[in-house]
Amino acid sequence: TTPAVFHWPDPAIDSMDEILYRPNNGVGILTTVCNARNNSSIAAQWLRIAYHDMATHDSVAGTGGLDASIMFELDRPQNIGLGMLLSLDDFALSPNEHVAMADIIAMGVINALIGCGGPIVPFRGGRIDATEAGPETVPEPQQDLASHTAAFARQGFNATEMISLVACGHSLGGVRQADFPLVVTEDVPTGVQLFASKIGFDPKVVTEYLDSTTQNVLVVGSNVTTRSDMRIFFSDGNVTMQSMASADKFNQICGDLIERMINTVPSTVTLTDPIEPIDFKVWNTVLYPQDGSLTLLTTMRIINSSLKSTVTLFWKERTGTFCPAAGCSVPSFQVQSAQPSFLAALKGVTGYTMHSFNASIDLATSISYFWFEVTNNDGSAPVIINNQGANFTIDQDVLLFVPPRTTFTSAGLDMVVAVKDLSGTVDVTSTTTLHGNASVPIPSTVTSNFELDSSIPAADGYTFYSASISSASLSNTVHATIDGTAYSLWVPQPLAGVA
Ligand code: HEM
Repeated sequence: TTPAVFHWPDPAIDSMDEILYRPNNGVGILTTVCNARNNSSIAAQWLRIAYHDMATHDSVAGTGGLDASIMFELDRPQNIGLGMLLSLDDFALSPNEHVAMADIIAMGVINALIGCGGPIVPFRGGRIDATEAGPETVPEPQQDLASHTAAFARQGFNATEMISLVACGHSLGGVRQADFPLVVTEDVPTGVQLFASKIGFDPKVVTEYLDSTTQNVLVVGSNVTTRSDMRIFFSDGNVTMQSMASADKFNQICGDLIERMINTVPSTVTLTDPIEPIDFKVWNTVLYPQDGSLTLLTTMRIINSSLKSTVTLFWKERTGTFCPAAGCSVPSFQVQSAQPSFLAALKGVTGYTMHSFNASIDLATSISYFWFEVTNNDGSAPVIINNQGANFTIDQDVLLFVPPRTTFTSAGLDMVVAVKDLSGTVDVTSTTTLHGNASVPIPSTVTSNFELDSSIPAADGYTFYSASISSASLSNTVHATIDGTAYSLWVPQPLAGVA
């Protein structure tokens, strides 16, 4: 399959690339070494929450699936476990208006697998979060084989796939005695009876089952009623378990099934093509009036390029003539390198070079679009980066976000936008996505009203409006109706106060 194409501006793909492939971005960092937590692992907790979230899927009705409905289902006995709330807390800062919590749960699974040495599962985005709980359809260990087979069939997995998917899931983590005292009946020093003797995403859960050395309490626990793994693994006379005993087969079967698991979504959801690291990414772009001109800040991020390459920014006027025929241009003022995320590194990204620009644009003629020219300084011809031929188009210069006038406050952010003075009526609001907290881990949306900011005198043909935005903000879209025309502006959180 061909990867999704990034046509700037595309806040969804832009954000997904950030979360997956930039360093230190929440979901990526925590699992890179298969970290232990609560005597199990973060990876195990992230894989389990994803399965439980997906398990509401009804493949006939086309409802449920990976839709973050788990946020509303945590009080059910089937979802008992410390790892559930901790995982949602791990994920809290990563979603935004364009990337659902369900997408973050899917990314969590991908990072859990690679962190523990498992296969690389591709990520597709576009999941939509449920607004209420789904049905109570997570399988429980005391249920019989027929119920489990029916439950997996409903979720879209046949009897063979059920065996494999359970084995894949139970490669990580174990059963907590405090939460499942009827399953873990013997005292375990750590409080968790692990499914396999070795930490890591590998076929130990299978091989130890086959050679009868397994300590998996859902196979050999003294409570026969809750030996659900035993019943499932043995349901075809071990044919499927034997087929998964090698590391290669285990990774291949589990990679495929877990990919299907995270891509199990309501039939109303269409997932994107796989999101791969964006080759030439326009990053943190902002245009605002300042000291008699317009300032354009932007960065071109290039994968695996040498710091010796030079990048030039070009642009064209919006009205009238100011620039030479070839366009106005400015060289980058700064070139920095940045590390890839662990996942990006596994995909062959050795590093990013970030070429940053600060262009001063004539106020009267303004800007309609920009593009870049990359020269490798090795005799090869320069390469034009122009958004696949469409150019990087600035769709309007009437409503602009002004980072240097935006300040952090104790409450969050005093966000300032500039409105081109058309001497008509102006109405500015913003839709802000807020993160949840440790006890209510559910993102929410609030609307804020911007007021004319009398502390900032009108200048350069613009008047300034401000609003106080909560520190729990994940992202904002500013909406304005100016003289009857609607404008909107996506302001990703990292941009606040950059300049
Ligand atoms: C019949 C189906 C299943 C049953 C009855 C079952 C049951 C259980 C139980 C009782 C636990 C202990 C939870 C805890 O103490 O926190 C557990 C843990 C776990 N399950 Fe399953 N499970 C099933 C299928 C799956 C599937 C399909 C996956 C994923 C593909 C999965 C992934 C996990 C993981 C990763 C853990 C470890 C969690 C941790 O250590 O924090 N399970 N399962």
